[in-house]
Amino acid sequence: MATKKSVSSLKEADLKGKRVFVRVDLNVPLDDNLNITDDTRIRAAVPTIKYLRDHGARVILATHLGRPKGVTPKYSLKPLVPRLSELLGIEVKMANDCIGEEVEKLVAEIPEGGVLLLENVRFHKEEEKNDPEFAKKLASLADVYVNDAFGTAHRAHASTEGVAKYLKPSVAGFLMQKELDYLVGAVANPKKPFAAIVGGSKVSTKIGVIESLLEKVDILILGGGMIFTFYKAQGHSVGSSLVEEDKLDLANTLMEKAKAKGVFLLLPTDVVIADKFAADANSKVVPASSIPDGWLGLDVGPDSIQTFCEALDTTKTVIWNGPMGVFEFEKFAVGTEAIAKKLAELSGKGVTTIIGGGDSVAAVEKVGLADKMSHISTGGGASLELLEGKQLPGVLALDDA
Ligand SMILES: Nc1ncnc2c1ncn2[C@@H]1O[C@H](COP(=O)(O)OP(=O)(O)O)[C@@H](O)[C@H]1O
Ligand SMILES: O=C(OP(=O)(O)O)[C@H](O)COP(=O)(O)O
Repeated sequence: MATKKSVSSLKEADLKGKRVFVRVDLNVPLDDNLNITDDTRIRAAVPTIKYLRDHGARVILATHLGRPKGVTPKYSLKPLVPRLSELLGIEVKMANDCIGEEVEKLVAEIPEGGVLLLENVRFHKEEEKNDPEFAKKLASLADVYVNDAFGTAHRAHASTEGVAKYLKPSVAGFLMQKELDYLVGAVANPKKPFAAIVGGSKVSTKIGVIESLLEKVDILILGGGMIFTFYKAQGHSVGSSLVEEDKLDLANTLMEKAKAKGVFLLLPTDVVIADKFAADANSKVVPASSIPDGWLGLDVGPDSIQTFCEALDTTKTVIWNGPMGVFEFEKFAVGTEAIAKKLAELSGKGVTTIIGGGDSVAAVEKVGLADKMSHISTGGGASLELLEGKQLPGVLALDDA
């Protein structure tokens, strides 16, 4: 696995009284009323924060939430404060920005063991541009940099990569370390047959990753929103389903490549379609090749679930990223829940099951099967990039061990 072999750990840093800038990934799903629907990422961030508090550090937490373009109230981190405070057992303070005078003042007031949460770093466009001046401003807030945001380690942004250039020491948090140890370890030499299940809606991100997975896996199962790009590439009508027109050629190439490499590529043969994108939509099951105009595919059908489960029965390692359908709507959660149950059953039989991605993890949590899986990763894109053998910028930027 071509990622940095070992990064400097939190345990090596001098923390007493130090201001520690901790990049966490608290990009959790929120419902329309801004309630947290899955707090996995918040809970996963707790061990590092607790360790820092126990060692007398002054903790500054930074994260993004969603993909806001500028300051957007619905992406404020305010709804996260109560849960974070509850999990840490202290009152977490929050700043209205992540840089500037007011933030500097609040940082100066953090007591030893105290925690200050900065506002969404993506409210500044400089974050995603990895602007050096912005990174310097973030760095100037602290004495030590800890990156525990595994879920965002594949982004070379100011708070995940740039800041490490200006703030030393720069070390990995416990979550980052655990994810790297597990994912690199488990997939460098997977027990075979090795299957990947890829779904979800981030088509443009994932379709490229599939190409690399074809080099490693024996079985590749596709579901979720991305399948319609493949169907369209095959000349099927897809109604109003999600399609990325500029990825049609790539979809065809991938199907040919799978054939040439002897990878068993499974696309759903039937889909659950809806007359609108809503929980109360009318729905029916149709063959994947006959989606009528005006309808959109929102889940995989029963025949596909059966075929997928039979294929999974033959495996020894399975990695799953992205739900099979719009699982947030009960009617279209069947495929995702069936896969979750299958993987839980396989884990009990000694198969290594790795789940990655905010929404896939949320789906597994929803059916209460998270503790049955071998490893639940807090990063979807990040875990896939690791699988691809890519270097993660957020890891590369940290000090060597
Ligand atoms: N057929 C589909 N059409 C539209 N959206 C879909 C479809 N299937 C799944 N999704 C959506 O994909 C989203 C998750 O995608 P993604 O972010 O790529 O997954 P993850 O977070 O697990 O990596 C979910 O909100 C789900 O509703
Ligand atoms: O949710 C995330 O990614 P994931 O859905 O691939 O797990 C991370 O927080 C990164 O978010 P981004 O894909 O907006 O950079």
